Amino acid sequence: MSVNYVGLALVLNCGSSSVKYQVVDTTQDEPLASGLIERVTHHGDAIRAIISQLSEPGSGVDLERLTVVGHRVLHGGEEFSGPTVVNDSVEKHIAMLSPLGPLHIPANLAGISSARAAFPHLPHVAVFDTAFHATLPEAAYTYAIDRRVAHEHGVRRYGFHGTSHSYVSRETARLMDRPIEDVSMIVLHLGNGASACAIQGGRSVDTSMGLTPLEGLVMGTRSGDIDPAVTLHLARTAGMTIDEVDALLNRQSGMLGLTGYSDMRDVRSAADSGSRDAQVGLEVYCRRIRGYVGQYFAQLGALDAITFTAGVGENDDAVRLSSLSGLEALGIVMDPERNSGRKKQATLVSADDSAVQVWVVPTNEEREIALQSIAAVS
Ligand SMILES: Nc1ncnc2c1ncn2[C@@H]1O[C@H](COP(=O)(O)OP(=O)(O)O)[C@@H](O)[C@H]1O
Ligand SMILES: CC(=O)OP(=O)(O)O
Ligand SMILES: [Mg+2]
Repeated sequence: MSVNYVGLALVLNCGSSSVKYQVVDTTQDEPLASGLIERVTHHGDAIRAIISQLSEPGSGVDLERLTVVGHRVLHGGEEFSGPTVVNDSVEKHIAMLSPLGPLHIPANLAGISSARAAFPHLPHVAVFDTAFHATLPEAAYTYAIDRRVAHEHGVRRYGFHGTSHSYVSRETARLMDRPIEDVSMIVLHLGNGASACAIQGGRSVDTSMGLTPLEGLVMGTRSGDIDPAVTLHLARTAGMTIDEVDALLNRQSGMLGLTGYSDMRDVRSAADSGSRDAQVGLEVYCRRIRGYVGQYFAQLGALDAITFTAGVGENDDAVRLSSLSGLEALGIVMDPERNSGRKKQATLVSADDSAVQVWVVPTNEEREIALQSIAAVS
């Protein structure tokens, strides 16, 4: 996406319990305003609070100058594969995708409708987490289940965190001073949710999240990959309902289930104080990442870069080091000194003799949503 478009965007990232926002002027590197409202119960209230904050004199923002409102939307299904200007019919289509994102989509929609009510004269653009993965080859998005059932119910891999993978991959190529068309890389987005993405020439060719953001890496509260028969076993032998299994895998698993903590800072300090559960939890977490790196290296056939991003990827040096340990035979050699510490800025963390460059690049989903929203209405 070109950054040549000029405009002023309010970006809303409405999660299940939080609203993140930024006001982005594309001519400036830093947002004019940004913030996070946590423990949100009514998204309408949160958005009205944000607007009244931004309306205060001295907020640094002139709301009259806004050109667009950009919204993060979790799932675009097969319907939406690019940034989409919202109207009533688009809202309805997004609502129909709610079963694929019961935590995220109702929140996304509440944000869209309150913001449309507050700014009825502005265009609103939905930017989908799934859109960047519209380029997945058929063999990468197809699950090996009965074709008719899959087709009838839209069962396929979609992939998520697309705005992050898109932004971070472009930044990595720029930092390497190479045209993105020539670069093969793996982006590891390790936040609360976590996903890996194999990117060839700027296009997503494989990713670890699937029909929903449950598959793949170990996350804060989500299991990632398990034998699908675990769900059947729990239903049949433990008598758990579908909703109970859903809550178990989405909210009570991952690092929380393994260690009692979903936040990596807490897991880390528990491990440092000798908790065996926390130590094993970290091994499970890093081993899964290492496995995806090997798998995507094999699928790509060549690898120029690996990039860590998001809360854990940017801040936890031990996770970075341990995830890529033992991969020297693949040409992946970390430099422990470069890697050490939290990274607020893009940093090369591999050794000079590493065939594969390893980077930490802070993600900026809100800026990417702003750029895509402005481009969509320009
Ligand atoms: N200093 C740190 N060390 C280790 N992990 C951290 C640190 N700071 C943040 N994190 C991790 O980052 C996670 C949040 O990542 P983030 O990308 O903000 O996620 P999300 O956007 O999904 O809320 C937290 O749950 C925490 O585990
Ligand atoms: C898609 C997804 O998992 O999003 P988040 O990391 O914000 O939970
Ligand atoms: Mg996130």
